[in-house]
Amino acid sequence: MSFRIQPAAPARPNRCQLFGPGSRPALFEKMAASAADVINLDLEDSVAPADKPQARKNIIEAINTIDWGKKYLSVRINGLDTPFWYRDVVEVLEGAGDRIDQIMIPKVGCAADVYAVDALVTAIERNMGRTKPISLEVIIETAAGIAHVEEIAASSPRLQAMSLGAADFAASMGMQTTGIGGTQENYYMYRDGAKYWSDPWHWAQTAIVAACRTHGILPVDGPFGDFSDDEGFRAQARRSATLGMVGKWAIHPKQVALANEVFTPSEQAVTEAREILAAMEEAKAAGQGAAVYKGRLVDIASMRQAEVIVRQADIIAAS
Ligand SMILES: CC(C)(COP(=O)(O)OP(=O)(O)OC[C@H]1O[C@@H](n2cnc3c(N)ncnc32)[C@H](O)[C@@H]1OP(=O)(O)O)[C@@H](O)C(=O)NCCC(=O)NCCSC(=O)C[C@H](O)C(=O)O
Ligand SMILES: [Mg+2]
Repeated sequence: MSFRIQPAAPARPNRCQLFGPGSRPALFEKMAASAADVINLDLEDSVAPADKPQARKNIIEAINTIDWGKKYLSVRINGLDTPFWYRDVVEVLEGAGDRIDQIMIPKVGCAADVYAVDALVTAIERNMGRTKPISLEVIIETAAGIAHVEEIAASSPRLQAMSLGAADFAASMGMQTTGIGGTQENYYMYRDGAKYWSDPWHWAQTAIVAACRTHGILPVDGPFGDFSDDEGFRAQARRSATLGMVGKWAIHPKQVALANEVFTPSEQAVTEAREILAAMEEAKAAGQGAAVYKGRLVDIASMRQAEVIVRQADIIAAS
């Protein structure tokens, strides 16, 4: 037990991050009209190298002209191993005015990667006289990223969120699959003639959640590639939510409602959580540290569990 109090993650809804390529401006109005909490305008892997300069222009124009409502507006830059990233940061931040909220950095491998972007962002902010600080989100999607996940989570006060990028992660780890998230056909236990599928993403997700929770950052599950498979998406998202992640990417608009459904605590869960808190207040008033709720033990730790659900519901209700 540490004497340090675990910092709270930013109090903003992050149930769904909808992605769209910067090279497909026809999608931007539709993204703005969606029910996603976060919009990720992409300059990285969904944009061909020759299209990057035009994609930057498209994104700047869209940020300045479209009504994004209350959406958290993020731009994914190119990785630090490319010649594109610094122009992404400079052009977008100098051109996009105050409406942009966040820069997302892909393929982060160590704390110094975040430091480099932070330094550039800071210089631009000062030069522009910008008063609203830009936040950062990183994607953990390489072997180095997961190996250094804790130092990355601690790397910058600008850091608000961290996502798992299943596709690049699988590639970097040398995983024998082309599936993006979800059940992998060959990852199973075998007993008495039956296969039992397991979850190859589980350990990376828990490492990300632990690093994020230690440093007050939002842990987010990344893409689920098969957008025809609603139940597969739901199953992946429910596992992520159960592990402590707050949301998931949508790479197609039909995934937005699914993510919102899973990462919004159900009415029943919120009612139960409030009842547990009430039962414990009664117990405390009677000088007891434990109580029975619906035939099961609840104690002070149950209050903390219940508070997680109530806080999530309150953040969503306030948004
Ligand atoms: C996946 C897509 C290429 C599919 O596009 P499309 O063929 O146009 O889809 P549909 O015809 O089914 O579209 C139906 C309607 O929805 C609109 N649409 C499509 N995509 C979006 C979107 N992203 N946001 C809003 N609206 C969208 C279409 O215009 C249709 O509208 P209408 O005609 O009015 O009915 C495409 O969805 C797409 O490009 N998705 C995003 C891809 C992307 O950004 N990828 C990067 C993130 S994932 C990644 O990088 C991997 C990660 O880093 C890792 O390593 O794991
Ligand atoms: Mg990736």
